[in-house]
Amino acid sequence: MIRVFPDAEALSRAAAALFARAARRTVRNSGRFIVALSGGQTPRRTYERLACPECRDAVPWEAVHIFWGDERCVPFEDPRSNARMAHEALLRYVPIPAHQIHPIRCEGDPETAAARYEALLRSFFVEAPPRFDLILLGLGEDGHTASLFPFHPAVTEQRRWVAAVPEADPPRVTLTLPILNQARRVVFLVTGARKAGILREVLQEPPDPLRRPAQGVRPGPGRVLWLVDAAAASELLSPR
Ligand SMILES: O=C(O)[C@H](O)[C@@H](O)[C@H](O)[C@H](O)COP(=O)(O)O
Repeated sequence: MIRVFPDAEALSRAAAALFARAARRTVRNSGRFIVALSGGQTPRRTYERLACPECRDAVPWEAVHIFWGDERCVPFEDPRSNARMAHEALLRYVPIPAHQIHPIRCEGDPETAAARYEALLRSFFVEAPPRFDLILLGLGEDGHTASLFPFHPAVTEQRRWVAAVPEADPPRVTLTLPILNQARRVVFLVTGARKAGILREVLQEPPDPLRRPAQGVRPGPGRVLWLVDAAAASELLSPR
């Protein structure tokens, strides 16, 4: 499912509204909403929209549990930190209990950090493998998503839920495809002309997850939604 928006602002508003609807519905049904946030810059505006004074009450924050799809192994104060970006754009403005925010702490060794985050997931989730209610993802120009990079062993990891990517600069920790594909719903947020080429490849070339890891995100029918702006969609071949 692909929805094209005129620009990034319209996309961010729709993404925030989708998050709020999903949160309300899920909390009504199960009493909590477990989400993994995307890093990178694209989701910032969506997070800011969720935090805006007239918007923040749309989400039952007291029942929301926040995880991340990946993290750069830098201190929280580092502008590259995904946890810092979410805190600045959203989390410091909403009444979510601090113990329900679970950043991936990996200032040191990514392998240790990956094992520690996996242990956290195992202690938090009743079912194995864990099923997030919603996972937000971005798309890199090389086809990566979360920190699953082309031709990296983490892409084909089937046993571990969290993997280390020590070769990245900075090193990273990422959820693996088996976990991403367990999610009840995955929403990709993609904006900008820079992503037009890779978006066409990911959506319209035959699946090759090792070459384009975003193509490995296939949780099942109707569970992946692509929110893209017109610039990113500009190379999509319209259905004949
Ligand atoms: O930690 C990260 O970098 C993200 O998880 C990564 O997968 C990101 O979503 C893409 O690289 C797109 O990044 P932009 O949104 O900044 O283009």
